[in-house]
Amino acid sequence: MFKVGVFGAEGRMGSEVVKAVQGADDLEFVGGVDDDADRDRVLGADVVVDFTHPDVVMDNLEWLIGHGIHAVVGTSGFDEEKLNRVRELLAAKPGARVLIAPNFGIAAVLMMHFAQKAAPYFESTEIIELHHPNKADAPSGTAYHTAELIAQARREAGLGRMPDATTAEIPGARGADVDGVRVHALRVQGLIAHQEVVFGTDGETLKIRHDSMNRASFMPGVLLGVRRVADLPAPLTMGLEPLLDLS
Ligand SMILES: NC(=O)C1=CN([C@@H]2O[C@H](COP(=O)(O)OP(=O)(O)OC[C@H]3O[C@@H](n4cnc5c(N)ncnc54)[C@H](OP(=O)(O)O)[C@@H]3O)[C@@H](O)[C@H]2O)C=CC1
Ligand SMILES: O=C(O)C1=N[C@H](C(=O)O)C[C@H](O)C1
Repeated sequence: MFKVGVFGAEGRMGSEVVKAVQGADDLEFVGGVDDDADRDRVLGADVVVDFTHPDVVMDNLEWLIGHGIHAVVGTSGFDEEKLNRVRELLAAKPGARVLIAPNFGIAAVLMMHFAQKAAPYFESTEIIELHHPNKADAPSGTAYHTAELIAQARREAGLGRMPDATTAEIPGARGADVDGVRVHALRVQGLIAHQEVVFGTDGETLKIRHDSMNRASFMPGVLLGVRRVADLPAPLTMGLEPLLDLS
């Protein structure tokens, strides 16, 4: 029986995680935290799931790693600098494991995987991410990660810059530049989490679209992470891909 705690337990995602853990026969819910003053509630947990805020997640991770508690992290906002800090913290605590996944939706992971595979075949690729207006950050962690995967695939294929003759624009009109890939962020009431990757070359386009219809859809991926994190070979694992049989 794995003992599981939740950081951000009363939030949109954290409350779903609490329900999912409580509903799983092989997991025991040990406590939820929504304020760093209450972290002791999860002492004794094997794994803590963090869905909090980009501004607090690093502090949470420092505390968890320091206490030797494995972490499954869905909170967004990880760039290379933050990941390097997590690596440093883990190096000082052998045996601790951290899994950070920009998106726990299995279909979203497939969308990113297919986008990476398609990228070398197209001159142009842009990303449109669409979310609810209460989201704290832009662009989404999923869009940021997808852009990095596409940029890497383009570099490996020897592709250069994408064609773009824009010389005059209202700032922001062409979206954010993430590693050479344009990312456009929409915040629209009624939406949950959606992303479209648009590819184009002469005479052909391809669109890969993913839609999260509810937050329960993330739970199979979260529970997979909770069950597997302790046995992961590396101290830090990025993305759910290594836990799935993708090639
Ligand atoms: N990887 C994935 O698949 C997904 C990732 N996300 C990401 O998860 C994060 C949370 O999203 P969402 O659930 O919508 O956000 P919410 O704002 O609904 O929830 C965040 C929760 O964290 C709490 N919190 C704030 N500070 C701390 C702290 N120091 N320690 C513990 N809890 C704290 C908040 O409490 P209070 O309100 O009192 O401040 C709140 O209950 C975002 O970064 C989002 O992008 C979202 C969906 C899927
Ligand atoms: O805040 C959200 O809602 C989501 N955040 C994650 C992200 O930033 O990519 C995952 C999903 O898009 C939902």
